[in-house]
Amino acid sequence: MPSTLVKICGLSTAETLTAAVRAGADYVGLVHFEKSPRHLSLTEAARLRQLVPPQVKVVVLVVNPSPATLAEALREVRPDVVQFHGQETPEALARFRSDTGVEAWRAMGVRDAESLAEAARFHRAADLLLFDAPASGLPGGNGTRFDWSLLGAYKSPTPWGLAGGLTPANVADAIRLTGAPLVDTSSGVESAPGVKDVDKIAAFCKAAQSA
Ligand SMILES: O=C(O)c1ccccc1NCC(=O)[C@H](O)[C@H](O)COP(=O)(O)O
Repeated sequence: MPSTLVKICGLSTAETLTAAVRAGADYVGLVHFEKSPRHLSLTEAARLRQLVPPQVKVVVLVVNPSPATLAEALREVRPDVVQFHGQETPEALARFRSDTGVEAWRAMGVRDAESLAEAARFHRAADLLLFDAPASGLPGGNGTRFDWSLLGAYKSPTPWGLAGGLTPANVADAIRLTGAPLVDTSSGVESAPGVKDVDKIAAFCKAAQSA
């Protein structure tokens, strides 16, 4: 079975970004959302982007961005993926992909089995569905998990990933229970909101890669 892909999200310093790359992360996430403790201006995100080698993909996170912000993010940061965390519609995502050729991921808050049925609306519009806990304080990055057993028998024509409250201690169980092809963490590798911990990043990658 191929090993689970790993995304470390909400990186905001050169040291922690480099630690994620060194630990073998497949994706690194840069948050552009002013209310977040992990927010980066597009200039800061562009600077960090230059430290990422080609085998690691750069994901920029946005929440209901204006067309001008989205265009600027693509121009400045040149991400491989844009992860949408707001109320973006399937039509908007499909248009984004065909206009730009950049991958579009859609985060979906999972409350119950209905949430997975709702996600089906994005099957032809998104490159990947990221199942996360429902939004609480922030649209994402709250460190809370949902009932993973909802994904136990999940089959999807669209690639998908698991996020929400994943830590070095629980990620292996999460992978075993859900069969997630990709796992994503932010709060679980921090020492305080927005402060990434290089040892936790290494431990998370190791636990996910050996699950
Ligand atoms: O991290 C943020 O502050 C954030 C702000 C606005 C939208 C999304 C945000 N983060 C998303 C993620 O970091 C992850 O994709 C995911 O939600 C996992 O977060 P966590 O539960 O903290 O591991």
